[in-house]
Amino acid sequence: MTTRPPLPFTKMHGLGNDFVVFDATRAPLALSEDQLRFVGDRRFGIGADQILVVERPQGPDADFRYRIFNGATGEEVEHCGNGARCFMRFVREQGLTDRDEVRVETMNNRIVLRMQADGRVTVDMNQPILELERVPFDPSGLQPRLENGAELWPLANPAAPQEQVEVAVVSMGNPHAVQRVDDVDTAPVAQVGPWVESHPRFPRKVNAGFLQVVARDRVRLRVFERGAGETLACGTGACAAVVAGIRLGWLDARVDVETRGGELTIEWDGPGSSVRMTGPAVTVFQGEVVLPAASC
Ligand SMILES: N[C@@H](CCC[C@H](N)C(=O)O)C(=O)O
Repeated sequence: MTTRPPLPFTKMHGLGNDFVVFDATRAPLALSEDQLRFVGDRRFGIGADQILVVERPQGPDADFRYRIFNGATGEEVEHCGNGARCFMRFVREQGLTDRDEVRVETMNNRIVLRMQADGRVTVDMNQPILELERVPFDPSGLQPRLENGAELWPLANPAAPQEQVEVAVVSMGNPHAVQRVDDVDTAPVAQVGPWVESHPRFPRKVNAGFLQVVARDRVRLRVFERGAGETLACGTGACAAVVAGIRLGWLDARVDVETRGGELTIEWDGPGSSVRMTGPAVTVFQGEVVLPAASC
């Protein structure tokens, strides 16, 4: 029988959106989807909404590369806002850098992270992507309703077409569909989230956001995440919701976002500018895990 060596990991969270983080800067780490799902499993594994793998960069203009996998499915995804802040705390606590500003390659972009004096992390999340084919979203045959010149798209539940919602469509590198609700506490997140997530008009699925506007500078948000279900907070979801709310004329350029796990600040000066996200990142514990053998 072969014994596999234990693998060190760090458990972290950003507003209760939790992560297992592996350091692959010293030795390469290739985990199978089964192994990633095991790590993400809250009963049979460690438990995490997402798994983050920190690597050396591939190109010259970055300090690191980081990869993100949804814990429930093991699928690799493009972006994770809360994960980015945890990544910043991780590389500093592990002694991988002492810089206050770090440039990071993600699957489809490059982001810049800054450690603030108060311990929070600000992430330059790049410009939102609003071209529908790049989200990707298929609007063929649909008639959007315009508010403040921005589109709200009707979306019907394929299994019960009389059930309809209206969504703003935004990509932060990963896809988001944001709907406005009167009260996030009573919003049908568990019922509507799953069919929006898998709606055929989103060929790569979508994160489903439920946005309550409290004031022009304050919102409440819940997100049913693609490949994870509802999480206590979603950083890219917060960015997408604020971008949507600004475009639709509901919000100002700086907005505090209340999630079930805590608060984030999102800033966006409009088309052509980057979205900035500021919030906490927490290390919970460190440990070692023996992974099940990768199936061939
Ligand atoms: N929790 C994240 C988003 C993680 C990825 C998402 N589930 C997806 O599939 O796009 C965040 O804080 O942004």
